[in-house]
Amino acid sequence: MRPQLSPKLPRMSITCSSQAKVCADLTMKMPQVLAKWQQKPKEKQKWLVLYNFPSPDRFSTAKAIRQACIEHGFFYLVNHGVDEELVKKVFEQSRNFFSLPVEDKMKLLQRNHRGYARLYTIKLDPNPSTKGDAREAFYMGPLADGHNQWPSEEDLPSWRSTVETYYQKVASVGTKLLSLIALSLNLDEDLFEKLGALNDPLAMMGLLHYPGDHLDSSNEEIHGASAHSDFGMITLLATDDVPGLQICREKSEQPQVWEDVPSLSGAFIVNIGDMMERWTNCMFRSVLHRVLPPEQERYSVAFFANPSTDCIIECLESCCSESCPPRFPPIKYSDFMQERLRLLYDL
Ligand SMILES: O=C(O)CCC(=O)C(=O)O
Ligand SMILES: [Fe+2]
Repeated sequence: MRPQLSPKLPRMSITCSSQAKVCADLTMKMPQVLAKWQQKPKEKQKWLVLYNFPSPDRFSTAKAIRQACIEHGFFYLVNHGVDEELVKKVFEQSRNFFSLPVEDKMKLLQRNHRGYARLYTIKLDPNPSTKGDAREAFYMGPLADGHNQWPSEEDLPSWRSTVETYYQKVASVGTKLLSLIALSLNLDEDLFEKLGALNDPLAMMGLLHYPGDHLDSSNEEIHGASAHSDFGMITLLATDDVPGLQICREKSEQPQVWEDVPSLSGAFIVNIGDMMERWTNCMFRSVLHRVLPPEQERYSVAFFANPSTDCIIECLESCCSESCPPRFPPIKYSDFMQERLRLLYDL
């Protein structure tokens, strides 16, 4: 039997104020970033910018995260501790990789979902009417499991070490964030360790390149990344400030309304994935998002903090009650993941 991917029950209504606010007491910590942010039109400031991370006041940070995850499923993380230089180097290395002759990239063609994915060969939207996504990608996973593929040191010196260091640093930010998410659910900070999600996590990272110059000869709708939700716990995304990312808060509403997610220099854009949505019984939202085909070339790096493959995802006790029963049956992450991966490549 196929795993059940979407809830059968109607969407639970969530009581919360409709507008998340940018944290009010914007201290001196990130003056330039925040000053720039405040120049944006008011409607673009409604997301949470988590600037005090990690913070001595974990409970107020957790409260802010809770509100953002309920209302938007997306927030920005600044002061995340991943060195700006390292982020710059990863983007440089990403550009170096995608600039290689296609024959060289093809030597690293995906095996086991690791390595190079050519333009149009993945489609994030399982809807049969959409075309493959206009982006190329390089995917890697856990550093020690032996499945990753790497360009040669000769072709791209220091490539592997830069990308691996970045993976490790972002993974550790993700783990810290998960303990705050656990707190935000009124549960123990080590909740996700206790649930086995972090025993052997299948965290994946994608270096993504949207060429920006593809020609649409057919009249088909083409996306850089077609509409999808991420299937893990949380995603930490770094972008190069070229716009294109959009979210749709209500996937079932027609016509769908898409809002831009403006870039915030130096910040990770964090979003909730399907596993977190299931754990929280849809209280935290795994929001539909997409990337428009950019007019100009665009690079991003997405870190998908996924649980261990044998982790069973089951509604958390603080997220259900007699009047609000679990909306999904328990599911093993590997079963869920296999089905979603099958749909990604089913062109
Ligand atoms: O490139 C981006 O901005 C978003 C990518 C994304 O959503 C994904 O790969 O899951
Ligand atoms: Fe995504």
